[in-house]
Amino acid sequence: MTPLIAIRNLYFAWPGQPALLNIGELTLAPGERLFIKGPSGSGKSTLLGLLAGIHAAPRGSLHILEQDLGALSAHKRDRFRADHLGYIFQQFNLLPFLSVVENVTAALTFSRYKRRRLTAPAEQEAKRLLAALQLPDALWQQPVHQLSIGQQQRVAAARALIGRPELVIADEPTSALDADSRAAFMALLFAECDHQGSGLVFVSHDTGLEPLFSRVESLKALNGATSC
Ligand SMILES: Nc1ncnc2c1ncn2[C@@H]1O[C@H](COP(=O)(O)OP(=O)(O)OP(=O)(O)O)[C@@H](O)[C@H]1O
Repeated sequence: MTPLIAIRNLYFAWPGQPALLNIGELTLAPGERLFIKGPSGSGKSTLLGLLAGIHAAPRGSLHILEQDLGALSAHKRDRFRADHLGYIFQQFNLLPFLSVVENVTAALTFSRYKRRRLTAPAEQEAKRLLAALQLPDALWQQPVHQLSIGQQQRVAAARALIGRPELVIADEPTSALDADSRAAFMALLFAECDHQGSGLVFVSHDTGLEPLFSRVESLKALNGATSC
């Protein structure tokens, strides 16, 4: 089976800084969910940025769906990300004055591939996701800045999921939530990833979330375990 993610001997350092990532091997199967843990500053967000093609590694290989990201220009990596990934940012990065539905459908603007994968009109699919993530329909046309943090987080998840990306990346998306909201959000996110067949790479400091994942990797253990 074609792996969703295949990393081999991946090395990365920020300019003027010592090696940050040196990952011998990491693979993820389609639809699989992975929790990545590691102390602050260990490079978790940097690794997510490499997976998303936001930056490129000078050595080693990183394939997503058999595409070697190292072989793509920055522009082509942007296209690849728009087509195949959904990203839930820690601060959500929503467009504050657009409505909830417009924020979700905005993820389709730069991807004909995602638009083609829709099985319903874009707005209808956005509403299906928002309902699945239990965002009350009275909020769907509201500007997103009027929503609570927990509600904004659901909008950010719906935006990441629309168009059925093969990979969803989440960078500490639950850090602003209380324990009950966190558990509810995780259950909804998992259910929707399963429904769509999206794999999930989830980074968090919150070790309480670890038992929810069948696969947990410590960045510290991954780092330095270079394979031949
Ligand atoms: N754009 C950048 N330019 C230069 N250095 C950076 C940049 N982004 C991150 N770094 C450095 O890389 C190191 C790892 O940062 P990163 O954000 O990947 O860690 P992290 O494990 O996600 O941390 P945290 O859990 O605190 O979010 C830090 O020393 C940071 O200063």
